[in-house]
Amino acid sequence: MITEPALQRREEMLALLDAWVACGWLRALDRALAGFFLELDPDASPLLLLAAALASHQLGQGHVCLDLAATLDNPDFALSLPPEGEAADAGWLPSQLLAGVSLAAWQAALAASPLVADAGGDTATPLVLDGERLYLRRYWRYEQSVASALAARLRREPPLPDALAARLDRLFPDPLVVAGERLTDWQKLACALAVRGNFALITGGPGTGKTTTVVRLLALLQESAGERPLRIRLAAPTGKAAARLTESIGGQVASLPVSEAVRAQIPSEVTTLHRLLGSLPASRHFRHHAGNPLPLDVLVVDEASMIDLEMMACLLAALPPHARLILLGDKDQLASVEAGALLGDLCRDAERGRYDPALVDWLEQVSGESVCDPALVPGHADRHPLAQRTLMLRYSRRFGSGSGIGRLARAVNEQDAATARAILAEAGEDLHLRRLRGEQDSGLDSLLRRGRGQARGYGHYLAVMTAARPAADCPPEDPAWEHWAAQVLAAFDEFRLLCAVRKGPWGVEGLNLRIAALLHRQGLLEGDQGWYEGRPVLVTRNDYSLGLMNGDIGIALRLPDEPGRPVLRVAFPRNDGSGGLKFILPSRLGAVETVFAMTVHKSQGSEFAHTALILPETLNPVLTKELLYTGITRARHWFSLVESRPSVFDEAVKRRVERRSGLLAGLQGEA
Ligand SMILES: Nc1ncnc2c1ncn2[C@@H]1O[C@H](COP(=O)(O)OP(=O)(O)OP(=O)(O)O)[C@@H](O)[C@H]1O
Repeated sequence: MITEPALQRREEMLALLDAWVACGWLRALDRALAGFFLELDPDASPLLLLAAALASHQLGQGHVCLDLAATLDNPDFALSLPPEGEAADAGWLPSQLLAGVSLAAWQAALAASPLVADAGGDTATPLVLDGERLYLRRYWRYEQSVASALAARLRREPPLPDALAARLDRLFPDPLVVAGERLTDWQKLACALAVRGNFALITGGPGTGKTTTVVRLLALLQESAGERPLRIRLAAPTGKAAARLTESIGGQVASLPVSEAVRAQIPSEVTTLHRLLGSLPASRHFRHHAGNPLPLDVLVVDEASMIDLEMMACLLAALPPHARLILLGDKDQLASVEAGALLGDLCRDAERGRYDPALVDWLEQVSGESVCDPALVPGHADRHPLAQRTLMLRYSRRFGSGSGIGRLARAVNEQDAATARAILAEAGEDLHLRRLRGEQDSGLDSLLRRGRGQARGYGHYLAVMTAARPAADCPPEDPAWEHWAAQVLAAFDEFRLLCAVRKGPWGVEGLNLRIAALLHRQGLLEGDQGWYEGRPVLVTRNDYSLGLMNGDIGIALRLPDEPGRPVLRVAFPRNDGSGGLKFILPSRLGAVETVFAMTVHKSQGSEFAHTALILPETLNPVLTKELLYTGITRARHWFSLVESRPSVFDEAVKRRVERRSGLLAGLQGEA
């Protein structure tokens, strides 16, 4: 029985939504949408207004739809409300509000509105109710188009290269032997699996050889291409990720055991997806689309966990049907900040394989490897078509069995809080646990400035800035200035503090103020307000006129201008594979924020020699094992966990992101 006034009267519901906006639980945009829908349908049920606002709010949380059943099961968690542990008084929490509402009642209230159609119904309604999932129509359309484009791609089987087994043996000459034990070489299997179709998904944790595998796969494809070389393009969702891949691919191509002619036809330049598709200023549309497809035969996209649903829909639409698409990524990382946890959805079966026995036979025959792992379960090509094109790499060369970071990441990923805690307690060279005694604990300041042992803190890049600065009379056009700026940027990437949240003393905003003030107080920075030399900034919105992308990081440095006077400019990597920099006047930068500390979300696609992750005092919905795993695996050599209250880490390990989408239901046989 519904007794809550907000569920009985529309005005009360809008007032409640207003209260949620006032305390930051909903975006004004979500509330405005409910108001707009009430104008369109003055008889709309309060439950529809609530669902519309929450569906919009879910987009902001990365979910493409509102899952009604999951929301009713655990409303506050499902909706990430209240955010970041804020317990402001906003009247009713969703859990209180929805306590007496059944799934059937909610579905009936939605279905009764002319604003809602079911999946096969009226194509003009702004909302789509697909079973238990409510979508804003645009996102439903994206999901449908991704599902049907992938299904079509999964059905295509290009001809196999001749002498495949011999080619594979040449590219993978050495059996994988670790500590005297012969292990399955999943890289070789991935290569074999990927040549079979026009779509392949290769997932694996850090250092499992995704790049190595794809470079050998490209060599194999190019070698067997015949007269006309394949047009291959490489892309990544962000400039930073593209720059990283450019770096690692270059070296790998050089050492390929193939002819010089084949090597020359494998690109090492990696572009961003936006640049590949051709962004159009102030528009969601791209220059390349179904009517103007991309001129390529093979597309590799790295860091695929960062691709959101809308981008994937655009990408698939612009890809010519004959082209091969190969996605690489780590399925266990946090999904894109935008709506759509695509890679996680698509890799649902990656761990278990679900390979058809006929595929297993073929793979074993062609590769000489045995497809075996305790996690594997058999599958069926018709029921699990996506699984037949998905492969998980299972052996990390970066984080071997002795690596504390690797063991911690694995325990977190397996949601084994007790083991994770034991690994942290052992600590060791690469792992460090720092428990804070209150907000002002000076141990934190010391970690942030000096780091620990060989692991750097922020003092390092500032020391490089001072020590490596060219002489004051060095002419402005001298390359020494750019070289210096590149050194400072590289030194800055030696250390990063990652936060789970934005607000509060352990959030990005508070910590950035604290760190700037600390470094200023200690004489390492000339200021801590506005623009000052050494200020690191993060671009928060794409700026095509400046060639800057959301996520780019620069540092303000004093450089000489034409008459030789020092002027503050912000040095950014060009992120175009050239290794060059660009220098921009601070006054031209609109959407930037200081970035000593950054959120784990924003750190995706980056790695730092020393990474410190600081957790807040209270648990909140963003704290999940995916967030911890992503934070830990940003560390190349050293990882420090900073705890303000111990139980938060353990609780977060036990929670996982619940992905809300119907993508798999849309892929034939994958429901
Ligand atoms: N089959 C192999 N033989 C020898 N070395 C390898 C092999 N596979 C990977 N490596 C080495 O292991 C390291 C990690 O490999 P790679 O960069 O391909 O992994 P990745 O999964 O792409 O890593 P990341 O997650 O950092 O992007 C590299 O130094 C690479 O040279």
